[in-house]
Amino acid sequence: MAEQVIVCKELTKRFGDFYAVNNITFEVTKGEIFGFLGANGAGKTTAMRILCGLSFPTSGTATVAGFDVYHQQDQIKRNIGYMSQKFSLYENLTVLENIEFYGGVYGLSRQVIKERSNELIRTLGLEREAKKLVGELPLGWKQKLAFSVAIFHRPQIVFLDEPTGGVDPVTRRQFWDMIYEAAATGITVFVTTHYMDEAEYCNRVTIMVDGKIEALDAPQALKQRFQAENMEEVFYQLARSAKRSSD
Ligand SMILES: Nc1ncnc2c1ncn2[C@@H]1O[C@H](COP(=O)(O)OP(=O)(O)OP(=O)(O)O)[C@@H](O)[C@H]1O
Repeated sequence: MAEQVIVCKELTKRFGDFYAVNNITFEVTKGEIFGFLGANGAGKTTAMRILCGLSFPTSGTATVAGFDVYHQQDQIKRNIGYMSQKFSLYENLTVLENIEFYGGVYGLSRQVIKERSNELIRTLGLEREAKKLVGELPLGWKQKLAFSVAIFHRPQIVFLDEPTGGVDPVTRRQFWDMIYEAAATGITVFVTTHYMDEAEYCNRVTIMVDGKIEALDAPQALKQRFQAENMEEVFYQLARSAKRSSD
């Protein structure tokens, strides 16, 4: 049977009497690319913070890489990678320094850091930029580097929070090639995005509306069920009834 690396049952997060995440249940399989979609305010970030061991749920259960979100937050953090549009690399450190810094944070030995950083710089074709400040790189390159750094310690799962915001479709496509490569090595990818072309690239997609999961399936199956030509239409059909918005 396929190994489930995220198991979430009736997970709920309440702020006062407001249900930011309302009773969500799902499982993610090892090596899967799992898209986590929803309009602004749907509860994606809140749920993701719980799964990353950064916040406690109000009720329900969840395990990530086999560790419990209530009692094993430290173990969760050691077994995952995380990348967001907002927090990723240090702009005033060089490419190499960033890689070395994160390798150290994740407890890799100097020898391993050295070997893997040389390999990474070669794979990314960043030999000439290795000693440049990250702040000088184009956004698309920063994102690719941030992703590589997030999986540098070979985590079981990588969480990507709107990783490709602000770049063009071609650069996004290149970024997704890297996601596929990581997934092929067995890393599970949990990704939030606002781009519906990216939703099509996921193995399965869940769509949250006002704290609840309204749909969860492969993009093709969702398109069939909603008689939609693309994920944009599926998303629109589900999200148009949302009461929350991004105000
Ligand atoms: N600490 C908090 N206290 C009170 N309400 C909160 C808190 N954190 C989030 N919320 C509310 O919970 C809801 C869900 O927010 P969340 O950030 O999880 O949504 P999201 O789906 O990630 O949206 P976005 O795409 O805009 O990031 C929002 O209405 C938000 O205002």
